Amino acid sequence: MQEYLNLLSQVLSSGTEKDDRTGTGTRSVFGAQMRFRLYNGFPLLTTKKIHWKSVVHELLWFIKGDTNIAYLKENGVSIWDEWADENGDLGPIYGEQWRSWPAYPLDPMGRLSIDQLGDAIHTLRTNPDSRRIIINAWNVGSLHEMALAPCHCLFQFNSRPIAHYHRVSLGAGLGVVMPTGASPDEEANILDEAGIPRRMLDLQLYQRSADLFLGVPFNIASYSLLLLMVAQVTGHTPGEFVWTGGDVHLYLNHFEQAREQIERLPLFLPDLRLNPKVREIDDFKFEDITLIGYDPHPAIKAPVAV
Ligand SMILES: Nc1nc(=O)c2c([nH]1)NC[C@@H]1CN(c3ccc(C(=O)N[C@@H](CCC(=O)O)C(=O)O)cc3)CN21
Ligand SMILES: O=c1ccn([C@H]2C[C@H](O)[C@@H](COP(=O)(O)O)O2)c(=O)[nH]1
Repeated sequence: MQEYLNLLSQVLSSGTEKDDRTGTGTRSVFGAQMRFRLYNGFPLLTTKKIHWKSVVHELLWFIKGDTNIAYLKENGVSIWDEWADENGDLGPIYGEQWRSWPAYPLDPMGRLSIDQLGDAIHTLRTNPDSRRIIINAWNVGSLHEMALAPCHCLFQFNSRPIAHYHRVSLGAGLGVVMPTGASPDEEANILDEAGIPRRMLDLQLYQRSADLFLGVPFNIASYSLLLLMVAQVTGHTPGEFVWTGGDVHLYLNHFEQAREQIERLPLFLPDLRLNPKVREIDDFKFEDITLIGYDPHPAIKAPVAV
């Protein structure tokens, strides 16, 4: 996670000060990228403690297509409270766009809405070389109904073959058959005769606006977890998560916290285990996701800009 600390330093030392919607003020750079190889450990920040339960429940909530904070509250997650209306609604944010993007007037297949995540998984199983495996939350016609315009607004999956010798070592090392929800025909495309994945899965996110101290550590963990989950249900080995940021900023009232963090030494990354029995993205439950060996530096408090 040294890359994250480098980006914190870069924004502090060479960012431009600018005003923002919240009235807090930021120092910001435009355009940045970080890459995380998921086979080197799960990229959950170790230089401050991240509230992991919030990351997992928020992602499961997106996957459910839910946009009301009731589920989050039942599970002790408060990160969306400030933006919800009196009924707990946030408007058609991430969950709704991922799972039921409205298809008007009528889609050629007769659908009223499009399950982008379901379609992405189907394409990864049936046509993994596709360069069109994109999930977009930036629904221009619906932005005005959303409590907050999507920050992590578009992501793309990339599936690539694994070199033969690499596959052999994976097979020797793991000796497992990747579970997938695919049909036997589809499975033959995905797994070799020994049941070893033929391919590796990458995910790149475009985040148009990035609260580097509070939001980004959550966003990295959340999309890395999503990549592992989709890899499992499509029979891929997890590859790289690529984070790309637009306006990457530190709020003026996060400088002290950022400096404190930069002085800390990164520790060993934790491991993440998914219950291998889960074969469909909708079947993951909180208990199926286990973080192992997370032993970070203490949390650092910071006010959230609303
Ligand atoms: N300014 C801003 N930054 C964000 O990161 C952000 C928004 N607004 N609005 C919508 C969502 C909500 N997200 C949030 C909101 C709050 C925290 C936060 O306060 N985190 C604390 C405590 C987390 C907890 O206890 O669950 C932290 O120390 O990480 C993190 C992400 C990410 N998003
Ligand atoms: O997942 C998220 C959600 C939000 N943010 C941050 C980025 C900005 O600081 C604010 C959004 O304000 P805008 O004026 O709409 O850009 O929330 C994040 O980093 N990650």
